[in-house]
Amino acid sequence: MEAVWEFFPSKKAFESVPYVTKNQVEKVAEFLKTRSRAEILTISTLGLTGVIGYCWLQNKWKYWQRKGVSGPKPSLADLGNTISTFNDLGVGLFEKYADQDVIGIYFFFTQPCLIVKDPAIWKEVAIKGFHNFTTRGRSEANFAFGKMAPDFVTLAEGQKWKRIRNTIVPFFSGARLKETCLVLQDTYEHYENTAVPKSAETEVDAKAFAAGLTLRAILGSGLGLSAKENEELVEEVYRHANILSQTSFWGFIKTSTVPRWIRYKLNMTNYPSSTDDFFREVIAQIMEQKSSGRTNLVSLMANNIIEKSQEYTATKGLTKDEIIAQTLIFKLAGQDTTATALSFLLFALAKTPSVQEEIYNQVKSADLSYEGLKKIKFIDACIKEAMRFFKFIVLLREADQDCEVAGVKIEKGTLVLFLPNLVHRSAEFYQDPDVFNPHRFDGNESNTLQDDYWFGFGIGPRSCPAVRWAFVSIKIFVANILKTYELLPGENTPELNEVKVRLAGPKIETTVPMKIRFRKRA
Ligand code: HEM
Repeated sequence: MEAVWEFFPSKKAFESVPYVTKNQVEKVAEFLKTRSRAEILTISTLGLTGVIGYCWLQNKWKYWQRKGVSGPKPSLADLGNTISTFNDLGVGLFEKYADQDVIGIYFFFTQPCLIVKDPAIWKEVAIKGFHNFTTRGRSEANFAFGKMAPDFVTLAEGQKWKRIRNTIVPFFSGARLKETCLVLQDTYEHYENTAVPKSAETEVDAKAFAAGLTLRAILGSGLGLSAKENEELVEEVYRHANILSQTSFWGFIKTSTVPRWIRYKLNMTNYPSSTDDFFREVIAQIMEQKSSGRTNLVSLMANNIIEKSQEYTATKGLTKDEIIAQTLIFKLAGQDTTATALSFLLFALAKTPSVQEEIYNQVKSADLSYEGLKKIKFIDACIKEAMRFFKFIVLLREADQDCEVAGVKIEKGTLVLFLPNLVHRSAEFYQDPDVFNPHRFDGNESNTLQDDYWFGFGIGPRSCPAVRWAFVSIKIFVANILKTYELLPGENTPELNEVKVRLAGPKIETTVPMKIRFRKRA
């Protein structure tokens, strides 16, 4: 029994630890009595490490308190404040800290993150202050995807980021989009045949419908794969592409806690290696074909291949690994976002017949080519309004050096977060913010990256490079659907204001399904 107390200053001191009862002390003593010296040493070391870790964590979690910035209490279960903040995209925080300009939270356990509310401050950070905030963050969470993550344009930095971005941006230019429209039109026609129910009574989940359509659109315009021509391959790509977004929470935690160099050395990914192999092979085959066939992002990139040794010196072009990475980014950054925006719009249209009729009147005898669609500005306004009304955008930057944001001095490595939903649904910036009214964007329909109070695609040098592709594809799909069908709500379709968004891993989900029906026009 005495050996037990060698490791504590005194039995009395142990008993005086708050919440420890005498009975518990006796139990611990009894347990330790039966252990060897080596075992007791191990247990004590673990205990001591736990205490030091606890003190370290508590000190880290005092960062905002030391700066006089209030915020919610972090916890291990919440990964700091990560899960609770992203679950409702800050809605709860905005209510609780309504009278504050900034809120201090901890991202991915301990990384300090300052939430700013003022859109003007966000502009300062993302545009004028770009030299201080060149990335969206360098936390391990960003790199959990696998060893190709540093090649993603979304995560690349400095000269390498500029080169990748400069190389892919022309793909989203007007000239390219003209050709892309043909691919998108084909994609829609094929999808309509298989996915639109024959009966007007059948209810369809708007998100599932939009997800299938946008995935095929991305495969068509990104990889040049057409379901019409090669259904089997497209189905296989479709299956693997879905696997990419099915990261489990624990899989993600596991990968982000193993040191990065070990993961990358062993080529550990948070999706199956068979999917990794599959994409490498398919993309390599498409690269071989280069410019033959339909215009697509992979062949455009394949015409600009550079050697690995030029990675940090070239101003244009991509290495083979970077091409594979950008192809996956097209799916990862583009599919769920486009599907979400499209599904919100389809749902909103099913609930607002007057807006639907207005679009129908403009598309019923219109030319739906790239040029023709350009003239139908009302659909742009509807897309903007759907993206304003339903909140799902998160904008993040990491400080490259010590600086000041909203009067708060922050250190290098601190994150700054802006949740546009606060502005998008605020009466301060939008009249009747809870009403779905696309006409509020009349005359300002095409202003997507420089609007003062609309942030659907971000702003500044890191804003979405594919905004025009997203608009054109949603426009083509909506125009085609409404030309042929009337959209109707289902029996239990919720009201517009009842639909809330939550982030489920990399996927955007709604709290209630948005059921819609398609009735063929006479
Ligand atoms: C409606 C559909 C889409 C929405 C709402 C959307 C939204 C966004 C947002 C909010 C950002 C962050 C901007 C910022 O941090 O300031 C972003 C970045 C990005 N998006 Fe999109 N996006 C969409 C479609 C696409 C598509 C189809 C692609 C295909 C390539 C894409 C590729 C990217 C990339 C690569 C970035 C990072 C750019 C960089 O870091 O330089 N997005 N997007």
